[in-house]
Amino acid sequence: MKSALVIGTGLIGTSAALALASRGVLVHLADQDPDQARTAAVLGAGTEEPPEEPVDLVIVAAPPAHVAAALADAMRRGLGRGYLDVASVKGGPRRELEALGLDLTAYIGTHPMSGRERSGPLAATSDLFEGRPWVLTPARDTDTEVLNLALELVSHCRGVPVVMDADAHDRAVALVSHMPHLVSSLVAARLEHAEDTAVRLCGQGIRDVTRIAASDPRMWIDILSANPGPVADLLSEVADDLDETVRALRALQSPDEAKRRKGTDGIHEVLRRGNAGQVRVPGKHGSAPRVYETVALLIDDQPGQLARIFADADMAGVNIEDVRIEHATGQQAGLVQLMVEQKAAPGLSAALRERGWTIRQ
Ligand SMILES: NC(=O)c1ccc[n+]([C@@H]2O[C@H](COP(=O)([O-])OP(=O)(O)OC[C@H]3O[C@@H](n4cnc5c(N)ncnc54)[C@H](O)[C@@H]3O)[C@@H](O)[C@H]2O)c1
Ligand SMILES: O=C(O)C(=O)C[C@]1(C(=O)O)C=C[C@@H](O)C=C1
Repeated sequence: MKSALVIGTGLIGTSAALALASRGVLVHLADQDPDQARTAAVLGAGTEEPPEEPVDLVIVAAPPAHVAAALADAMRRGLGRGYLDVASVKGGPRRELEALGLDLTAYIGTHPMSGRERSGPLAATSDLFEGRPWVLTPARDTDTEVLNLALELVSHCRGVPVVMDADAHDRAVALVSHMPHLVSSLVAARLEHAEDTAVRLCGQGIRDVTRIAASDPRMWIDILSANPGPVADLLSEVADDLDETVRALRALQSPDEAKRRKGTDGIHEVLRRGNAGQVRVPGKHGSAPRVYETVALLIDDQPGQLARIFADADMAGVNIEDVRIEHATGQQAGLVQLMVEQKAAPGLSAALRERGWTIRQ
């Protein structure tokens, strides 16, 4: 990638621009608020000058409600070879673009699973995405070239690409991002009218639980409005757990010893389940990279090949953790390397071979 245009130079757009600029990519910066683009340029993220010719990749990093319109405008003006967005929800923006009747072969929806509770270019850092998952949601008709440009962006930002279906992504982030955000806000909300004498005692525990409650409500209204069903379902499960926890605590106040024992068991179960969930949270920034097995297959460079591979892997029940594509020079062929969990590799090779793919040993 030689050139890029970042539309929306806030926290995420400027962080990506800083990473690209530091790797020699010519980055053009645009924002509906020119002050934001100017600030990003001053920080060394690129130039405010508009591109004179189509850039390799247009990156839309505006709030979710503005993504489809910004992409549609950029596509109609032919500003790039490839287009992507980084919005925290993926199903809605794609459906909005489809409804506009645009050719989406040059578009891929993406989402870096990294951010901060602060907005704007001044909160940006070039290493924001290092070691963090960056979800790519190619569709059946996504051009291989565009997927490659997205992978190049993730690689320049030192993120870890994860390929997913857009709606599966939205259900997953409801669990690991959107519902936790609301729970954090609800915990922090208890402090709004609390006594100063209590608030003064805040230690690290509540700081950890409430950090993200400082985020911009306008952005989160956009995010939650685009994913309300899955978030409501999860929050309703949390509400049921809260009811049970309250019942267990009330039982602990009982003079009856048997009831108190039941209360202790109830609380123990809540804490045990918490431990069990917490150990499943993957190592964050800087954790050791996981070792994956590679399944390599040859493809001819036809539209839709990658989407079919992802669909076949999905049918085989295998999660693709990373993907790399090598093009054979001068030939309409390429080598796709799928990185998967070690134990899943033999089954995936067999399933893909059965579906007619040529597996390279
Ligand atoms: N904040 C996070 O933690 C995080 C993490 C991953 C992805 N995201 C996604 O990244 C996107 C940007 O989020 P952010 O945190 O950088 O927000 P931000 O508020 O820091 O920046 C958004 C920028 O977009 C600009 N903008 C708004 N509408 C625009 C339009 N129509 N055209 C051009 N520019 C426009 C704003 O002026 C602002 O500068 C959102 O879609 C968000 O869902 C956010
Ligand atoms: O670390 C934070 O501040 C974040 O909340 C980042 C976070 C997340 O929930 O993990 C928030 C929203 C984005 O869509 C992606 C990442």
